[in-house]
Amino acid sequence: MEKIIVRGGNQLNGTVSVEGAKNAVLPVITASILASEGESKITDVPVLADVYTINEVLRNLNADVSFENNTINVNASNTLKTEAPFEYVRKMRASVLVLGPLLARYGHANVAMPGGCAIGSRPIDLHLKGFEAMGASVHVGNGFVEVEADGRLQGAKIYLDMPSVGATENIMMAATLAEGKTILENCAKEPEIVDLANFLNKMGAKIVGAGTETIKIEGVDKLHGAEHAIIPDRIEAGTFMVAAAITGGNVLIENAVSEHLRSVISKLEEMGVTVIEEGSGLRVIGPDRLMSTDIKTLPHPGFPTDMQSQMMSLMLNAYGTSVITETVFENRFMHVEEFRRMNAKMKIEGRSVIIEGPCDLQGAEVAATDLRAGAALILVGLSAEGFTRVTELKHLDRGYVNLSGKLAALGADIERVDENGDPVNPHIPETNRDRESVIAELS
Ligand SMILES: CC(=O)N[C@H]1[C@@H](OP(=O)(O)OP(=O)(O)OC[C@H]2O[C@@H](n3ccc(=O)[nH]c3=O)[C@H](O)[C@@H]2O)O[C@H](CO)[C@@H](O)[C@@H]1O
Ligand SMILES: C=C(OP(=O)(O)O)C(=O)O
Repeated sequence: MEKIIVRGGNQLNGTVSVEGAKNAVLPVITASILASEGESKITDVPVLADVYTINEVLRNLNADVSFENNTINVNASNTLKTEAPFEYVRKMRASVLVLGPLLARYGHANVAMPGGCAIGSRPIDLHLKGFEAMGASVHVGNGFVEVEADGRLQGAKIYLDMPSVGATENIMMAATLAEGKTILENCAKEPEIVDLANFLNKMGAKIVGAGTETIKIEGVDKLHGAEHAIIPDRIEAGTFMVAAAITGGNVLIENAVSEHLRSVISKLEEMGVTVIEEGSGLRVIGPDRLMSTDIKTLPHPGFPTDMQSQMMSLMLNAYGTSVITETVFENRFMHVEEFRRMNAKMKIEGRSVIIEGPCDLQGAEVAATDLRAGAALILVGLSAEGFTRVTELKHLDRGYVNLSGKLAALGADIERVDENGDPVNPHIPETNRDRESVIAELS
């Protein structure tokens, strides 16, 4: 099993480039199977374990998928199967995003229930309620959810009880091929929703309002393949912003979109960090002394839950008491125990964590409990005394391309090694390194 070894103390300086967004590319790939004719070309695709997984899901459904040079081509004009087995959904919850496209195109989908994960229970009831409102019947049993429509889905007025990202995406995709108009209210406003709507519109869909509370979708008879470049990953950008800040460094983060990062920038500035728009990115300069602050995670444009653990790393280094309140997922504090192994002083009270900083952080052997926790532990390692060894990198590889290599290029003392202690190539996720597609990509 591989691990990342970090020795804290180095200041980060230089330029780093952000990849395409994981949370945008996954729904865009699933949307491509709505096209009954033509091929889709998706560019700026990050080389992540989750991307390989979703590609496998599509191939298993009988779509033709190739992945080379950060570009995915999908041809879904074959007749597709309508079942996605547990082995994929278990690896990655976003596999449930094939439900909407398959239901819309074939009137049927049968997908393994995703179940919970390390950050919470994560039900899909809102996705299913939306499909039901469009005339589908839903059957849950034997670990699968089966949705079926008698003929075409019908446009409907749907109010989401909470602005779920996945439910907004699944229902929006289903509505593109429904008969009539769908009005989706209280929907998620994340930049990734806008990216998906832009791709769907290029495929021939008629969607307006993505990025606002109400999305209107006029159903069309069919969709075709389209070309689309994925937006930059705001969470990867935010992670590098914290890396610069935590080391008192000066880093230009290319492709970071300030509009997508308002809440993160605002909190960093409160902590004394300087953030400057420069060219097509953001320059982040860490202060001599970080100040404490409070954060509450919320749906976009509120503070993103996917940046919560990384900000916690920064707060451990800040002077004063900081409070983080997690309102999106009920159990996203698994990393706290690992931070404590590094001498972090913090306590959990209900849905909040109280941090007394600055802590005298010390390197230790720690395990990533989810993907952002993996990044956060590396960030703490950058500011701790001595060596930190981070294991369970399968989580990290779901969402970060070569994080250790990129940090090393900025001056961090960090390397990724195999079980013998030999350095490994971190450009490709560990679980995908021996795949034929990867070998082709490297040759
Ligand atoms: C692949 C992807 O894009 N993942 C992101 C997506 O996950 P995901 O789409 O799963 O997140 P949601 O926005 O759906 O979940 C937010 C909250 O709503 C609840 N909920 C959701 C659906 C539902 O039917 N019923 C229900 O109760 C969830 O349990 C959670 O408490 O948005 C999350 C919130 O920004 C991010 O952390 C994830 O990185
Ligand atoms: C929670 C995350 O992703 P997912 O929804 O794919 O588990 C994340 O990206 O931090």
